[in-house]
Amino acid sequence: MDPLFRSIYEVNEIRIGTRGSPLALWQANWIKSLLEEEHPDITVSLITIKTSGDKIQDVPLAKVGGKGLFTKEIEEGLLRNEVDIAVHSMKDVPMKLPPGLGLSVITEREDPRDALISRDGQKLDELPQGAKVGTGSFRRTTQLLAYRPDLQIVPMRGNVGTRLDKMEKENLDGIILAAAGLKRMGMADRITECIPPEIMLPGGGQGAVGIETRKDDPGVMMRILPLEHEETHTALEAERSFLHRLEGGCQVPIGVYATVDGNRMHIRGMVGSLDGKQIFRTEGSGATQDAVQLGDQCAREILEQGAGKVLDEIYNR
Ligand SMILES: NCc1[nH]cc(CCC(=O)O)c1CC(=O)O
Repeated sequence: MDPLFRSIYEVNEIRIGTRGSPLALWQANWIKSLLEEEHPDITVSLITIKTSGDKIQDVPLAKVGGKGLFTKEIEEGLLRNEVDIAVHSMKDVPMKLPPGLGLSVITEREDPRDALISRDGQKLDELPQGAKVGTGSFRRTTQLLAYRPDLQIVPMRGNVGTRLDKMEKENLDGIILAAAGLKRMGMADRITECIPPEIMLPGGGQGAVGIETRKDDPGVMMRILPLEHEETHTALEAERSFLHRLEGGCQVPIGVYATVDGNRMHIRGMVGSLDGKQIFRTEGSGATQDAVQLGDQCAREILEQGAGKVLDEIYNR
């Protein structure tokens, strides 16, 4: 049977493509249970796919090029019809998708903030002078140093468990992780402080899970549609539009966070130098129907301030 252009009634099995990390599996299983609840008559299974981001573990992501590292192989599985949907952390999804694929559904956002886990329970303001904080993210480094120039940033990668181990072994005072991942994995009690967006703007899409499908597969799209969360989708349209203009993924010192209130929305953006000494900020409000234009307009505005020069220096290192 030709799998393409199936109707909803022809889709009785959904194969979910996912990474094998504990958080990715949690998210894929969460989508699986939501789909089973919506459609008790269909079979949903998980297919674990190793991405380049999972294979390259010890190199800082910024050095190997962040774009699509956690999504490429899963997208190839979609295009080869080996899986029916791909479940992603939206923060890791590049701005440009391969032809034939689309982000059909964005689910409701978890806490978008970054969280500090400190060894001795001290909040960001209470960490001792010169404290060592672990993070592999340029965005977090920039904003930490802009707020606390005395901190020593220690590069790190790996999943949540690995990072907690490193905090102990390398005697760090704290580490920064996405609150969403910790909350989803039942580790909210490890969070010392959720850092407010005024101090640390999250990465675009942080805390949201998205479902990518083949554009020629309307039957699958109809099956997953009940999982769509319109407000989150609108916020992410603006955030992704901001990043698209700045050509930024997860691995550059760019923060962006949009919120929706009825048919109005608000967006805040940040671009910084790696040492945190130069920081550019922008914000704007508009109608939700203009989400894409709003994100783009804020990006143009921040470029006019001079953010482009800082980004060029980082891209051309
Ligand atoms: N780049 C890794 C990544 N991608 C998504 C999350 C967390 C969950 C989320 O943002 O939805 C993480 C880990 C982290 O930032 O701590």
